[in-house]
Amino acid sequence: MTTELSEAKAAGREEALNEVLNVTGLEVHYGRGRRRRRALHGVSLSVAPGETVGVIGETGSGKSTLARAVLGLVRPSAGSIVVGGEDVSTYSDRQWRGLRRRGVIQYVFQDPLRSLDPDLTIENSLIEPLLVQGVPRKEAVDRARSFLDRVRLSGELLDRLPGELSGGQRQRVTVARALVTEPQLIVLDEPVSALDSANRVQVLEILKDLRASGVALVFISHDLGSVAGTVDRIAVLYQGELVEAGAARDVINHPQHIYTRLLVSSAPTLRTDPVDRAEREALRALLGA
Ligand SMILES: Nc1ncnc2c1ncn2[C@@H]1O[C@H](COP(=O)(O)OP(=O)(O)OP(=O)(O)O)[C@@H](O)[C@H]1O
Repeated sequence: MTTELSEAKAAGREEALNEVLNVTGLEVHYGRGRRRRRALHGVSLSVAPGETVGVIGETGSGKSTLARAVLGLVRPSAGSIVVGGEDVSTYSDRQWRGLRRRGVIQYVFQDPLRSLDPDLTIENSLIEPLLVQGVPRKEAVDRARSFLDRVRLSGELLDRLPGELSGGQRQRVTVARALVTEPQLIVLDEPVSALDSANRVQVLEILKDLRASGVALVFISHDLGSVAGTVDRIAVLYQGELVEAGAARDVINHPQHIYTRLLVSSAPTLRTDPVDRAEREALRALLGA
């Protein structure tokens, strides 16, 4: 390798280590032998500290696979993943558990009942990740209260079980739980899709507030409209490949890929001009969809 090339590689690596998340050339396959199917191909994505990135794509485009790979829940077949400056590409299950325990990266899934233990009170759910880290109980409870406040919930809910909260309250608890360890990055996979519109607006407002707190967010959604006002950058996944990425304003106002143009034209709240059905049909025809 020439000195120049190795210097360039070293500089790229240095940059990757300063990012909260750096995914390069990610490939993920499911199944074996004849059943082996590719879910992600050559996906590269980086997230800077405090940045909010929306990953948009239709059903089956590979959004959850990307989230699972970044959280160590599915193993890539090629490519690299750097989380909080650590190259985790070849981490064992044990190393991943250690990383998660340290709370560097947290997650919020679509269904809060999947993330919260139904038998633990909200207080115990919120303090559990802190107790694991050795934080004294009294301090953990104080922190739990303050994070509940951050998601605009009353401390009175601490004694309740998840089943005794509304869906919107439960999702806000999972956001508070993701925040208590003060992670560098939170991956949110369709965090508002299961909520009614009033709760959706509230959770989106809370996510917007988080931008000011310095935590980086990867906000995964099939709905460009709900992500658009909340993120700095947008990345578009189509059939397992990242087809477009850029500043949210640029992607919405000047979409380059046909699929992105279709997404924008299908989100009437983002359009300043009247939505043209014929245009959408022409774009679908171009995509072969
Ligand atoms: N455990 C699995 N085994 C085999 N194939 C899978 C598995 N999980 C996902 N897939 C396939 O991988 C592809 C990407 O799926 P993925 O769940 O990442 O998509 P998605 O964009 O999150 O979709 P949705 O919005 O419906 O959740 C799909 O073709 C899906 O059928």
